[in-house]
Amino acid sequence: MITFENIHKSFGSNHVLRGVNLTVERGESMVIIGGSGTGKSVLIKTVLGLVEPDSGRILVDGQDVTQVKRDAFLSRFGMLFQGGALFDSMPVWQNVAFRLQRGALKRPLAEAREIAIEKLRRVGLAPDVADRFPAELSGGMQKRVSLARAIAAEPEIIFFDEPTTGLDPIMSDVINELIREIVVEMGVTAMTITHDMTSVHTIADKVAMLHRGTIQWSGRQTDMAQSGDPYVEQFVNGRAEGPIETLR
Ligand SMILES: Nc1ncnc2c1ncn2[C@@H]1O[C@H](COP(=O)(O)OP(=O)(O)OP(=O)(O)O)[C@@H](O)[C@H]1O
Repeated sequence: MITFENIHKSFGSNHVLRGVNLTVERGESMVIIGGSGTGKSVLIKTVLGLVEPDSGRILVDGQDVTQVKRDAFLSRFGMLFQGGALFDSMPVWQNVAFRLQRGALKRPLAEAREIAIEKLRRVGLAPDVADRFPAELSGGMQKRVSLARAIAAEPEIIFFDEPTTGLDPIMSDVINELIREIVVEMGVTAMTITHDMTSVHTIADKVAMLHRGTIQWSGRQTDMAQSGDPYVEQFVNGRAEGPIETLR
């Protein structure tokens, strides 16, 4: 379980998070929606210790994230970064097995490669992809590789940061379905950031909308259409008119 307790974060005069309170239950898939620049990525980074909140607490299974042993703590997480973030100089299998080749999760080389090939298969990629380089693959294949990397070390918690950005609608759907299958199959706790409403519908058990630095609305995905919240309605329907200010 991940609990955010009254998280505040400013960058200079930019007060991004203004008292975020949110709980993500164990085994639950939580999707965070909200306009560009509302602090969705910053929120996820606070859990991993990549951004330090100015005030408030984050608990993972009741443990304050500032009090943990970093290496062991981080080994519990998988992460699919925005844009994939694969290392171009490494063959695909080494990208997938990146965390199995160093630190707390280090495995013998042959075993790391075997796990990488198994995870590539899980995301629908044939073993021959293992020895190719990321630049030789299509955007959809690169996303699959990033997904294989996120699950390679059998994490308990996975963060997906805009998993469908840059993909066509059909490939987006394939990736969304794959994420949902994997989340259910592995029983992981998942937090996903997205602008893509089809991702919300496929991936989310629960949805939280971040607006002006706080959680504007949160609830079951199935209740979102009847939220009665004008901000959620505007976002869901993609309307320019409504309470959310847009730059035109
Ligand atoms: N390290 C940093 N230093 C200064 N400002 C930052 C830093 N990280 C984030 N910000 C600012 O915090 C705000 C929120 O950024 P964040 O990336 O979390 O937005 P987001 O909601 O994920 O947006 P998007 O959907 O566009 O990715 C932005 O105004 C951004 O410029």
